Amino acid sequence: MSESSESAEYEVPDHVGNPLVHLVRRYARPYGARYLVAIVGTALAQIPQRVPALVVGVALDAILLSSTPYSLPLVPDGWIPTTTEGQVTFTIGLLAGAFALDGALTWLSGRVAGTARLRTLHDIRVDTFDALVGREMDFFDRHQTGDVMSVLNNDVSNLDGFGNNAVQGLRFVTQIAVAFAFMALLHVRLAALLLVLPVGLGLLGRWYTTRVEPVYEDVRESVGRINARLEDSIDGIATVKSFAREDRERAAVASASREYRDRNWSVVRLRLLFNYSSWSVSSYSFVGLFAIGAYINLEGAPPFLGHSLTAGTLLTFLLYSKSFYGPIRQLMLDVLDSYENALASSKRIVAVLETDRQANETGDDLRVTGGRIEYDRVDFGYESSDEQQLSDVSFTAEPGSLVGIVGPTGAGKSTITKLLFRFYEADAGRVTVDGQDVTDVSPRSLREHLGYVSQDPFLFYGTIRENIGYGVREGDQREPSERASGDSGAASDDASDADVEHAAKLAGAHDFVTDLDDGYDTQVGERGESLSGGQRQRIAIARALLREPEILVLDEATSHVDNETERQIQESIDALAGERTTLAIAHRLSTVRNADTIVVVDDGRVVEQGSHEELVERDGLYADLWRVQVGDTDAVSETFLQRARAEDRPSERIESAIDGEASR
Ligand SMILES: Nc1ncnc2c1ncn2[C@@H]1O[C@H](COP(=O)(O)OP(=O)(O)OP(=O)(O)O)[C@@H](O)[C@H]1O
Repeated sequence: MSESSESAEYEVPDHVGNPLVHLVRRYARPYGARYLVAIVGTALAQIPQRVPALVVGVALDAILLSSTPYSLPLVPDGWIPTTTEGQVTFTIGLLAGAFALDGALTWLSGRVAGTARLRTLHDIRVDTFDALVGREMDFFDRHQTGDVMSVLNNDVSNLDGFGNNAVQGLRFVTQIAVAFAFMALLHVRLAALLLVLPVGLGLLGRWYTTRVEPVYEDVRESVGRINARLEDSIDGIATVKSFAREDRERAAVASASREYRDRNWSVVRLRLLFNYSSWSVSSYSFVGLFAIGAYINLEGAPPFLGHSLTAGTLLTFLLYSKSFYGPIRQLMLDVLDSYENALASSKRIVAVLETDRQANETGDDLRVTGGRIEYDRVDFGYESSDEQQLSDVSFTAEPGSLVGIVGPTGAGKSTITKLLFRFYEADAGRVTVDGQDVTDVSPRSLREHLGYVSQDPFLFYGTIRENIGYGVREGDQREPSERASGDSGAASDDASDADVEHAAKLAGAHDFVTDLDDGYDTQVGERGESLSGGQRQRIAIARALLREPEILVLDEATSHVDNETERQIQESIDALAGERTTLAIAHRLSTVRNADTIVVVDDGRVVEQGSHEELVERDGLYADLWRVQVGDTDAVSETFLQRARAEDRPSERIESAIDGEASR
């Protein structure tokens, strides 16, 4: 995958504007009431939080220094006791009451904000997954799994981090506002003088964010790359080990990790610089405030600062300044930092959410009457490839017939079947099922009628029963009540045990499954590694048969099985073929020898078609392929041999044909 295609893929559409705001609007709105309670609760909690510093200052002046009468802003003097004991009790009551109220409001808003945040993220994660699986196959051709996974994991987690910090940020903003209001009540001019500092810190913060934003985007990109790298190495672990290339993988992971480290280091350096400068501003301003306050207290205020300052008020100012500068710095550092990080992540999430996805539901429902498949002058080229993979492909599979598709490696056989599933759409020509163009029907209804077994079948982590049951059509799923009282405790969520076993028998899987200790409840590894290739293939065939598709596509479904199993599967397929149209891609020509029609594909074109006998008689490419497979290498044509010589790695049999030709 090229760098440019990767970044282009995560581009935010123009109409979106700020992607983070877009996500908040779309996903936080349903929980608006909760967020409102959280915001109001957090804001209100700041009032009792600021009370202790104010009360302590007043009590210091009035009770301990006896320098001024006990008087609190906004509290009528009539409420304040006149005796010293009464004032001490009043002070204790105010402090305890303020802490209790603060605790209750903070707990309430934290709880409400927490549930709202988690629900919002859950919705984003599920929708992003939904959008990802709905993407065209092209998207998955261009992206590595690890990179795609990092959108779901890291990017959504970054939003979570920001959600957390946003609540903190709100707390900081109200904390600063309330501290200011209280300071203004005590000494408005000194409070105004202190405003210079948040403005300075704000400018510093702005500088920081403009610097750090592009670096965060780089970091996000390298997270995607490192995930893709790790996924690749672990996924291909058997290949890594069999080639003893652990060192190469280590080097590749180390290189991706180094890139991540270096880019992250740029963030750390910027953070440190900002942290240190903002810390200096706030710390030295604390010293400055003490100096100014002490001067006013001792010498009296200069005219521009208005009235003087008591020791208690200076103490209150110093305590507030701590709850004032600290949050400003943290607001700039943590909140803006996580904002920048979340902004970079939200770009990728929104790009996934907002770009066109294949609409599974739109289009007519496919109505299968017999299962006649027709390819009519189909041209096709993959988006990521400069070449055309199929040219003028035409053939017909009559209802209930078995059509074999054969041809050299890379000829375009699998590509032909992918167009039937509408994984990709033809550039020209039509693929129809019972006269309906596959591009006119909804992909979901199309695929409901198709069964597919790939060359390398994927088994999901779970039991054999679950893996076979996965094939059930959506409308045929058992009712939840049936599942709860399921015939066996480990029954598949999707299909009845009887259906699973029936499909397994048809696929020739039942015998080996019942020989396993846990039978149908045997767990298969993440990629079904605990089973042999042939066993996996038979489970995949059972899965495809379970949905009783009207059309079955077998992409070299018998490539991993031994002759005896192939014969068994062959019998099932032959038996089933009368009921359903089957397209079978085969390298082993014996598999499709009995097919009604064999379509021979070469370099993206249909070069021959007919029955086995007709094609052998015709003495073209199929006849040569057949001769090579049955070991009749002497009879292989000169054209075929010339072509095989030009290939990089002809098969052993073709080599022997070439050798035979040399000695002739
Ligand atoms: N997703 C893709 N993107 C780009 N090119 C592709 C893609 N899939 C296949 N191709 C190319 O299309 C051509 C046909 O591939 P296809 O898999 O259809 O061949 P095949 O006949 O099924 O081969 P084989 O017998 O080896 O499975 C090949 O040149 C292949 O490299």
